[in-house]
Amino acid sequence: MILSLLISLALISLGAYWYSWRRKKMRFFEDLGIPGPKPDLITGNLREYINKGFTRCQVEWTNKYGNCVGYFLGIKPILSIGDPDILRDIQVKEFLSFADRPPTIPGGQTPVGLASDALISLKGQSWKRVRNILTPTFSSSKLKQLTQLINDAVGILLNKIREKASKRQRFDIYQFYEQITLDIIGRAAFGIKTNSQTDTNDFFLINVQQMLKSSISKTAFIIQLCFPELLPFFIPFRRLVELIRMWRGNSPIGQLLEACAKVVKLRKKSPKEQRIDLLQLMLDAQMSDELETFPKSELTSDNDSQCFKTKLFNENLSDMGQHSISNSEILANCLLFLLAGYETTCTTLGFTTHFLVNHPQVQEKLRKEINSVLEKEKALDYSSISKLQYLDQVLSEVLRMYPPVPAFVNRECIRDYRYGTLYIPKGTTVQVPVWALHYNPDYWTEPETFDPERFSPNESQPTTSMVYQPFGEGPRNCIGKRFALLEMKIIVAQILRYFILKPDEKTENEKIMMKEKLFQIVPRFGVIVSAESV
Ligand code: HEM
Repeated sequence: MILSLLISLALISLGAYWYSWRRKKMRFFEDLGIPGPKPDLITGNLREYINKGFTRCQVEWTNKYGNCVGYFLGIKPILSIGDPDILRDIQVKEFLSFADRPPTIPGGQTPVGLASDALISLKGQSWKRVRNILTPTFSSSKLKQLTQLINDAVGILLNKIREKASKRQRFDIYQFYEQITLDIIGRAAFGIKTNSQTDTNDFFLINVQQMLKSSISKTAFIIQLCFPELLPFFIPFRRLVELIRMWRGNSPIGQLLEACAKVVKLRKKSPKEQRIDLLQLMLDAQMSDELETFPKSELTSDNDSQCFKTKLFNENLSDMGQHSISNSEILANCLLFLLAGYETTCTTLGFTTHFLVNHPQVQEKLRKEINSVLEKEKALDYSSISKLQYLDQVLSEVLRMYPPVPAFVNRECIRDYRYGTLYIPKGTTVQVPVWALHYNPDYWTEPETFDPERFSPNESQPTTSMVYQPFGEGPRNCIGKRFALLEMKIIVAQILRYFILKPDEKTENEKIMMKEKLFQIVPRFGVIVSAESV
């Protein structure tokens, strides 16, 4: 009797403690005077976030609460900032206070050591060192060398479309894009001659698909967000499962890493048999200290990064110490390039095609531009592609309307920060509401309308680049941006050079059905089209 009374008392006190601790956590934004939707004690605002979708929440919450909104994913507070001036401060000028990215999935993105070595999750000095080593691999001169690799893969894609055109068959071009982007990034990042486009049993294709499928489930994600207390149990469990799968030889990550490690070994053994791909560029960087000869001005890409460039490099280049990249960092970043560069690129190509079939006049104008450039240049290489101004406008507009990762531009505040009356304590996750920015009528005329002309050099652009962030902004922006744009431009230009793409009933409307995944978007039902030879 006494024992059960004692147990009940203990449980009640534990419950009361948990309740007051939880309430305190949920008052985080209230205490800071930051408005936002009312969180519930267990899920925060996660239910609305999932039910409505993060793109709708971004827009609705910004409209309702203003440019600074505090909301909770489970117990995790997220501060969404849509004010371009504050964003410039956070992402560029005061970058050193926001240099890190919070883990996308609580407890890390990928198990077994990868998370700690991949650029996306590296922090502080380690991030700077690896970013500085990897950045030159995406310089103009290096990208030029990758053009042939991309064009080789495009040849196969054109043959597949030609076959469909000759049989007058409708087809899901999104599937073709999935295969070609996988082939390109596989060859470019892993140095493996993949056959994803022609062989559905291709080793690479199967392992990548399995890896993407076996990434964390939505339920596990929700539980971890709502009850981070369980993370100490979750993380070792996830790692153990992955280790067992690796040991038994049925871990897709393990298989891919093993294949990549073999290529690294081979290339080191016979340096004369070098190929031109991202892996080789990383190996070269490992061999020679390229950093010292690389112009500092090229290390960050955007104009707004100017202040940062001077500050960061003056402050930190000297204390970086080690410039080299380790073998495990090379492997981790090969895998990361694959994950970061595959779905983003094929999604953008899918949405681009959707707009092209629904706007035949845009498609025709593009074709004319491509043909006129080809009359002078003969081939679609790095130099001719850079002359396709209208193609650049079309892709920019697609990326405005459908930025593939609109919930991924996040920063962790690593030292207390103030901007006017706004105070952000150390440890807070700050999110750029990319979707809300891209559809904000204060910055874009008729934001719901597809209009590539808004990116024409003659048009007045929004006064700041901070309101356009498909690739993020500042020094921690997307490192693969130029590679992705080059790849997508070559693919679109080559297709339109030879084919007229037409819509199917399913594709024939302005609004494409889109599916939201953890933090990215994809076309829900693919992109069904038919093709006619020009
Ligand atoms: C259309 C294609 C792509 C889009 C829309 C895209 C978008 C993004 C975005 C929004 C970020 C976060 C930026 C920020 O926080 O400011 C990012 C980061 C990153 N992306 Fe991309 N990406 C694309 C293609 C690629 C490709 C092809 C690669 C590699 C070959 C790549 C590699 C990376 C890496 C490594 C990071 C992390 C950078 C860091 O933390 O320093 N991405 N990307």
